[in-house]
Amino acid sequence: MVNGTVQTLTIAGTDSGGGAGVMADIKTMQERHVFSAAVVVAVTAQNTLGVADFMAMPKKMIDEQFKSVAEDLKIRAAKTGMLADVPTVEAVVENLKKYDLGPLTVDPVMIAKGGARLLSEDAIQTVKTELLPLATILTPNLPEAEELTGMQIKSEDDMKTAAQKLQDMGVKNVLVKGGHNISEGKSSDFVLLEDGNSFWVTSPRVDTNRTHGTGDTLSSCITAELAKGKSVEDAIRIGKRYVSATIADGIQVGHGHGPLNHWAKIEGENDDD
Ligand SMILES: Nc1ncnc2c1ncn2[C@@H]1O[C@H](COP(=O)(O)OP(=O)(O)O)[C@@H](O)[C@H]1O
Ligand SMILES: Cc1ncc(COP(=O)(O)OP(=O)(O)O)c(N)n1
Repeated sequence: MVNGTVQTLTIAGTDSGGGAGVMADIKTMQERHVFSAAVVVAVTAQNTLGVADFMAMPKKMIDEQFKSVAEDLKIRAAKTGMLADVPTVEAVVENLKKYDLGPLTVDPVMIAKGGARLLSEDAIQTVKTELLPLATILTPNLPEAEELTGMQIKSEDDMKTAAQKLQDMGVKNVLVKGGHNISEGKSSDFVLLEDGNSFWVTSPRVDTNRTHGTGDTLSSCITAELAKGKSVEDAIRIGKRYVSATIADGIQVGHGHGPLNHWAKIEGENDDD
Protein backbone atom coordinates (compact mmCIF):
# COMPACT_ATOMS: atom_id res chain seq x y z
CA MET A 1 0.00 0.00 0.00
CA VAL A 2 1.19 3.51 -0.83
CA ASN A 3 0.93 5.82 2.17
CA GLY A 4 0.00 9.48 1.84
CA THR A 5 -1.35 9.21 -1.69
CA VAL A 6 -2.09 12.71 -2.99
CA GLN A 7 -5.85 13.05 -3.46
CA THR A 8 -7.69 15.46 -5.76
CA LEU A 9 -11.31 16.14 -6.68
CA THR A 10 -13.01 17.04 -9.93
CA ILE A 11 -16.46 18.63 -9.77
CA ALA A 12 -17.82 18.46 -13.32
CA GLY A 13 -20.01 16.74 -15.90
CA THR A 14 -19.42 13.36 -17.52
CA ASP A 15 -18.72 12.81 -21.25
CA SER A 16 -20.09 9.49 -22.56
CA GLY A 17 -17.56 9.73 -25.42
CA GLY A 18 -14.70 9.69 -22.91
CA GLY A 19 -12.83 12.77 -24.19
CA ALA A 20 -13.80 15.67 -21.94
CA GLY A 21 -15.32 16.45 -18.55
CA VAL A 22 -14.86 14.06 -15.63
CA MET A 23 -13.37 11.41 -17.94
CA ALA A 24 -10.58 13.70 -19.18
CA ASP A 25 -10.00 14.94 -15.63
CA ILE A 26 -9.55 11.48 -14.12
CA LYS A 27 -7.29 10.30 -16.98
CA THR A 28 -5.13 13.40 -16.58
CA MET A 29 -4.86 13.09 -12.82
CA GLN A 30 -4.04 9.39 -13.08
CA GLU A 31 -1.25 10.18 -15.57
CA ARG A 32 0.05 12.91 -13.23
CA HIS A 33 0.23 10.30 -10.44
CA VAL A 34 -2.44 11.66 -8.11
CA PHE A 35 -5.66 9.96 -7.01
CA SER A 36 -8.85 11.57 -8.30
CA ALA A 37 -12.31 11.50 -6.76
CA ALA A 38 -15.30 12.94 -8.65
CA VAL A 39 -18.47 14.83 -7.80
CA VAL A 40 -20.63 14.42 -10.91
CA VAL A 41 -22.93 17.44 -11.26
CA ALA A 42 -24.27 16.66 -14.76
CA VAL A 43 -24.40 13.76 -17.19
CA THR A 44 -23.96 14.43 -20.91
CA ALA A 45 -24.72 12.25 -23.91
CA GLN A 46 -21.90 13.27 -26.25
CA ASN A 47 -19.19 11.95 -28.53
CA THR A 48 -16.55 13.47 -30.81
CA LEU A 49 -19.35 14.75 -33.10
CA GLY A 50 -21.15 16.79 -30.44
CA VAL A 51 -23.40 16.94 -27.40
CA ALA A 52 -26.81 15.27 -27.94
CA ASP A 53 -28.27 16.00 -24.49
CA PHE A 54 -27.46 16.57 -20.83
CA MET A 55 -29.09 16.39 -17.45
CA ALA A 56 -28.02 18.19 -14.28
CA MET A 57 -27.96 16.26 -11.00
CA PRO A 58 -30.47 17.16 -8.27
CA LYS A 59 -29.00 19.23 -5.40
CA LYS A 60 -29.44 16.35 -2.94
CA MET A 61 -27.18 14.10 -5.03
CA ILE A 62 -24.56 16.84 -5.34
CA ASP A 63 -24.63 17.41 -1.58
CA GLU A 64 -24.40 13.67 -0.84
CA GLN A 65 -21.41 13.25 -3.18
CA PHE A 66 -19.51 16.14 -1.55
CA LYS A 67 -20.33 14.72 1.91
CA SER A 68 -19.18 11.21 0.98
CA VAL A 69 -15.89 12.50 -0.44
CA ALA A 70 -15.17 14.99 2.37
CA GLU A 71 -15.99 12.56 5.20
CA ASP A 72 -13.48 9.98 4.01
CA LEU A 73 -10.81 11.46 1.71
CA LYS A 74 -8.21 14.17 2.30
CA ILE A 75 -8.53 16.31 -0.83
CA ARG A 76 -5.44 18.48 -1.49
CA ALA A 77 -6.78 20.40 -4.50
CA ALA A 78 -10.01 20.55 -6.51
CA LYS A 79 -11.30 21.79 -9.86
CA THR A 80 -14.65 22.69 -11.33
CA GLY A 81 -15.67 22.11 -14.95
CA MET A 82 -19.14 22.01 -16.54
CA LEU A 83 -21.69 23.37 -14.04
CA ALA A 84 -24.85 23.37 -16.20
CA ASP A 85 -27.22 25.90 -14.59
CA VAL A 86 -27.92 28.27 -11.68
CA PRO A 87 -29.07 25.64 -9.10
CA THR A 88 -25.99 23.52 -9.86
CA VAL A 89 -23.55 26.44 -9.53
CA GLU A 90 -25.24 27.42 -6.25
CA ALA A 91 -25.08 23.86 -4.88
CA VAL A 92 -21.39 23.59 -5.77
CA VAL A 93 -20.58 26.98 -4.20
CA GLU A 94 -22.42 26.01 -0.99
CA ASN A 95 -20.37 22.80 -0.71
CA LEU A 96 -17.06 24.47 -1.59
CA LYS A 97 -17.66 26.86 1.32
CA LYS A 98 -18.56 23.98 3.64
CA TYR A 99 -15.54 21.71 3.08
CA ASP A 100 -11.78 22.34 2.96
CA LEU A 101 -10.71 20.95 -0.43
CA GLY A 102 -7.46 22.91 -0.89
CA PRO A 103 -6.70 25.29 -3.77
CA LEU A 104 -9.47 25.51 -6.37
CA THR A 105 -9.02 25.68 -10.15
CA VAL A 106 -12.13 27.03 -11.88
CA ASP A 107 -12.47 26.12 -15.58
CA PRO A 108 -15.56 28.21 -16.46
CA VAL A 109 -16.86 25.78 -19.10
CA MET A 110 -19.64 27.47 -21.12
CA ILE A 111 -19.88 26.17 -24.69
CA ALA A 112 -18.46 22.92 -26.14
CA LYS A 113 -16.40 23.14 -29.35
CA GLY A 114 -19.38 21.72 -31.28
CA GLY A 115 -21.50 24.71 -30.14
CA ALA A 116 -23.61 23.12 -27.37
CA ARG A 117 -24.24 25.28 -24.30
CA LEU A 118 -22.94 23.57 -21.14
CA LEU A 119 -23.73 26.51 -18.83
CA SER A 120 -27.06 28.32 -19.10
CA GLU A 121 -26.81 32.03 -19.92
CA ASP A 122 -28.36 33.12 -16.62
CA ALA A 123 -25.77 31.08 -14.69
CA ILE A 124 -22.89 33.24 -15.98
CA GLN A 125 -23.76 35.95 -13.45
CA THR A 126 -23.88 33.37 -10.63
CA VAL A 127 -20.44 32.11 -11.66
CA LYS A 128 -19.11 35.68 -11.64
CA THR A 129 -20.49 36.72 -8.27
CA GLU A 130 -20.41 33.44 -6.31
CA LEU A 131 -17.83 31.07 -7.78
CA LEU A 132 -15.00 33.33 -9.00
CA PRO A 133 -14.21 34.69 -5.51
CA LEU A 134 -13.45 31.09 -4.41
CA ALA A 135 -11.01 30.40 -7.25
CA THR A 136 -7.26 30.08 -6.71
CA ILE A 137 -6.85 29.97 -10.52
CA LEU A 138 -9.38 30.78 -13.24
CA THR A 139 -8.76 29.25 -16.69
CA PRO A 140 -11.14 30.76 -19.29
CA ASN A 141 -10.74 30.17 -23.03
CA LEU A 142 -11.20 33.23 -25.26
CA PRO A 143 -15.03 33.09 -25.65
CA GLU A 144 -15.37 32.49 -21.89
CA ALA A 145 -13.04 35.41 -21.07
CA GLU A 146 -15.14 37.59 -23.40
CA GLU A 147 -18.38 36.56 -21.64
CA LEU A 148 -16.94 37.14 -18.18
CA THR A 149 -15.36 40.54 -18.96
CA GLY A 150 -17.84 41.87 -21.52
CA MET A 151 -14.95 42.82 -23.87
CA GLN A 152 -13.95 41.50 -27.29
CA ILE A 153 -10.61 39.68 -27.47
CA LYS A 154 -8.93 39.96 -30.87
CA SER A 155 -5.23 40.24 -30.01
CA GLU A 156 -2.60 39.27 -27.46
CA ASP A 157 -2.91 42.76 -25.92
CA ASP A 158 -6.65 42.13 -25.47
CA MET A 159 -5.81 38.86 -23.65
CA LYS A 160 -3.66 40.84 -21.19
CA THR A 161 -6.44 43.41 -20.65
CA ALA A 162 -9.00 40.64 -20.09
CA ALA A 163 -6.76 38.95 -17.49
CA GLN A 164 -6.41 42.26 -15.63
CA LYS A 165 -10.18 42.81 -15.73
CA LEU A 166 -10.76 39.32 -14.30
CA GLN A 167 -8.25 39.98 -11.52
CA ASP A 168 -9.99 43.30 -10.81
CA MET A 169 -13.21 41.26 -10.41
CA GLY A 170 -11.55 39.43 -7.48
CA VAL A 171 -9.85 36.41 -9.09
CA LYS A 172 -6.39 35.72 -7.64
CA ASN A 173 -4.58 34.06 -10.57
CA VAL A 174 -5.80 34.11 -14.17
CA LEU A 175 -4.81 31.94 -17.15
CA VAL A 176 -6.40 33.17 -20.40
CA LYS A 177 -6.13 30.27 -22.88
CA GLY A 178 -5.35 31.11 -26.48
CA GLY A 179 -6.41 27.84 -28.09
CA HIS A 180 -9.10 29.60 -30.14
CA ASN A 181 -6.69 30.72 -32.85
CA ILE A 182 -5.44 34.22 -32.07
CA SER A 183 -1.72 33.86 -32.78
CA GLU A 184 -0.19 32.58 -36.05
CA GLY A 185 1.61 29.25 -35.74
CA LYS A 186 1.60 29.09 -31.94
CA SER A 187 -0.85 28.52 -29.12
CA SER A 188 -0.11 31.07 -26.41
CA ASP A 189 -1.84 31.43 -23.05
CA PHE A 190 -1.44 34.55 -20.89
CA VAL A 191 -0.95 34.22 -17.13
CA LEU A 192 -1.46 36.97 -14.55
CA LEU A 193 -0.45 35.97 -11.03
CA GLU A 194 -1.77 37.22 -7.70
CA ASP A 195 1.49 39.14 -7.03
CA GLY A 196 1.12 41.08 -10.31
CA ASN A 197 3.76 39.09 -12.22
CA SER A 198 2.71 37.92 -15.65
CA PHE A 199 4.06 35.67 -18.41
CA TRP A 200 3.10 33.74 -21.54
CA VAL A 201 3.16 29.96 -21.88
CA THR A 202 3.50 29.03 -25.53
CA SER A 203 3.61 25.90 -27.66
CA PRO A 204 3.63 25.33 -31.42
CA ARG A 205 0.05 25.22 -32.79
CA VAL A 206 -0.74 21.67 -33.94
CA ASP A 207 -2.89 21.49 -37.08
CA THR A 208 -5.42 18.92 -35.81
CA ASN A 209 -9.10 18.46 -35.00
CA ARG A 210 -8.18 16.19 -32.07
CA THR A 211 -8.61 18.90 -29.44
CA HIS A 212 -11.68 17.69 -27.53
CA GLY A 213 -11.02 18.12 -23.83
CA THR A 214 -7.98 20.42 -24.04
CA GLY A 215 -9.31 22.83 -21.43
CA ASP A 216 -10.27 20.03 -19.04
CA THR A 217 -6.90 18.38 -19.43
CA LEU A 218 -4.98 21.60 -18.77
CA SER A 219 -7.03 22.53 -15.68
CA SER A 220 -6.84 18.97 -14.27
CA CYS A 221 -3.10 18.85 -14.69
CA ILE A 222 -2.77 22.21 -12.91
CA THR A 223 -4.98 20.86 -10.10
CA ALA A 224 -2.87 17.70 -9.80
CA GLU A 225 0.34 19.72 -9.54
CA LEU A 226 -1.17 22.11 -6.95
CA ALA A 227 -2.19 19.05 -4.92
CA LYS A 228 1.44 17.90 -4.96
CA GLY A 229 2.41 21.27 -3.46
CA LYS A 230 3.74 22.97 -6.61
CA SER A 231 3.47 26.77 -6.85
CA VAL A 232 0.75 28.25 -9.07
CA GLU A 233 3.40 29.27 -11.65
CA ASP A 234 5.03 25.82 -11.75
CA ALA A 235 1.63 24.07 -11.91
CA ILE A 236 0.62 26.20 -14.91
CA ARG A 237 3.95 25.64 -16.70
CA ILE A 238 3.67 21.86 -16.19
CA GLY A 239 0.00 21.93 -17.25
CA LYS A 240 0.87 23.68 -20.49
CA ARG A 241 3.67 21.21 -21.28
CA TYR A 242 1.40 18.24 -20.54
CA VAL A 243 -1.58 19.42 -22.60
CA SER A 244 0.77 20.30 -25.48
CA ALA A 245 2.18 16.76 -25.41
CA THR A 246 -1.33 15.23 -25.41
CA ILE A 247 -2.28 17.32 -28.49
CA ALA A 248 0.99 16.82 -30.40
CA ASP A 249 1.09 13.04 -30.01
CA GLY A 250 -2.52 12.35 -31.15
CA ILE A 251 -4.68 9.22 -31.05
CA GLN A 252 -7.40 8.17 -33.51
CA VAL A 253 -10.79 7.86 -31.76
CA GLY A 254 -14.19 8.80 -33.23
CA HIS A 255 -15.19 10.68 -36.39
CA GLY A 256 -15.20 14.30 -35.25
CA HIS A 257 -13.21 16.40 -32.76
CA GLY A 258 -11.14 13.58 -31.34
CA PRO A 259 -9.92 13.20 -27.75
CA LEU A 260 -6.36 13.80 -26.56
CA ASN A 261 -3.65 11.26 -25.94
CA HIS A 262 -3.51 11.26 -22.15
CA TRP A 263 -0.67 8.71 -22.24
CA ALA A 264 1.63 11.28 -23.85
CA LYS A 265 4.76 12.13 -21.88
CA ILE A 266 6.27 15.52 -21.17
CA GLU A 267 9.68 15.52 -22.89
CA GLY A 268 12.52 14.94 -20.44
CA GLU A 269 10.24 14.06 -17.52
CA ASN A 270 10.79 10.82 -15.58
CA ASP A 271 7.94 8.65 -14.35
CA ASP A 272 8.77 9.57 -10.70
CA ASP A 273 8.61 13.37 -11.32
N1 LIG B 1 -4.25 23.22 -31.97
C1 LIG B 1 -3.58 23.42 -30.84
N2 LIG B 1 -2.22 23.27 -30.81
C2 LIG B 1 -1.53 23.48 -29.66
N3 LIG B 1 -2.11 23.83 -28.49
C3 LIG B 1 -3.45 24.00 -28.45
C4 LIG B 1 -4.25 23.80 -29.62
N4 LIG B 1 -5.56 24.03 -29.27
C5 LIG B 1 -5.56 24.33 -27.96
N5 LIG B 1 -4.30 24.35 -27.46
C6 LIG B 1 -3.91 24.59 -26.06
O1 LIG B 1 -4.76 23.80 -25.25
C7 LIG B 1 -5.05 24.47 -24.03
C8 LIG B 1 -6.56 24.62 -23.89
O2 LIG B 1 -6.95 25.75 -24.64
P1 LIG B 1 -8.35 25.98 -25.34
O3 LIG B 1 -8.50 24.99 -26.45
O4 LIG B 1 -8.43 27.42 -25.67
O5 LIG B 1 -9.36 25.60 -24.16
P2 LIG B 1 -10.85 25.03 -24.20
O6 LIG B 1 -10.75 23.54 -24.44
O7 LIG B 1 -11.36 25.36 -22.83
O8 LIG B 1 -11.57 25.73 -25.30
C9 LIG B 1 -4.29 25.80 -24.11
O9 LIG B 1 -3.03 25.64 -23.48
C10 LIG B 1 -4.14 26.02 -25.59
O10 LIG B 1 -3.06 26.89 -25.88
C1 LIG C 1 -18.91 17.22 -19.72
C2 LIG C 1 -18.09 18.20 -20.47
N1 LIG C 1 -17.33 19.06 -19.79
C3 LIG C 1 -16.59 19.98 -20.47
C4 LIG C 1 -16.59 20.01 -21.83
C5 LIG C 1 -15.77 21.02 -22.58
O1 LIG C 1 -14.51 20.57 -22.59
P1 LIG C 1 -13.31 21.36 -23.29
O2 LIG C 1 -12.07 20.96 -22.65
O3 LIG C 1 -13.61 22.81 -23.30
O4 LIG C 1 -13.36 20.73 -24.72
P2 LIG C 1 -14.34 21.01 -25.92
O5 LIG C 1 -15.73 20.59 -25.63
O6 LIG C 1 -14.23 22.49 -26.16
O7 LIG C 1 -13.77 20.17 -27.01
C6 LIG C 1 -17.37 19.07 -22.51
N2 LIG C 1 -17.41 19.05 -23.86
N3 LIG C 1 -18.12 18.18 -21.80
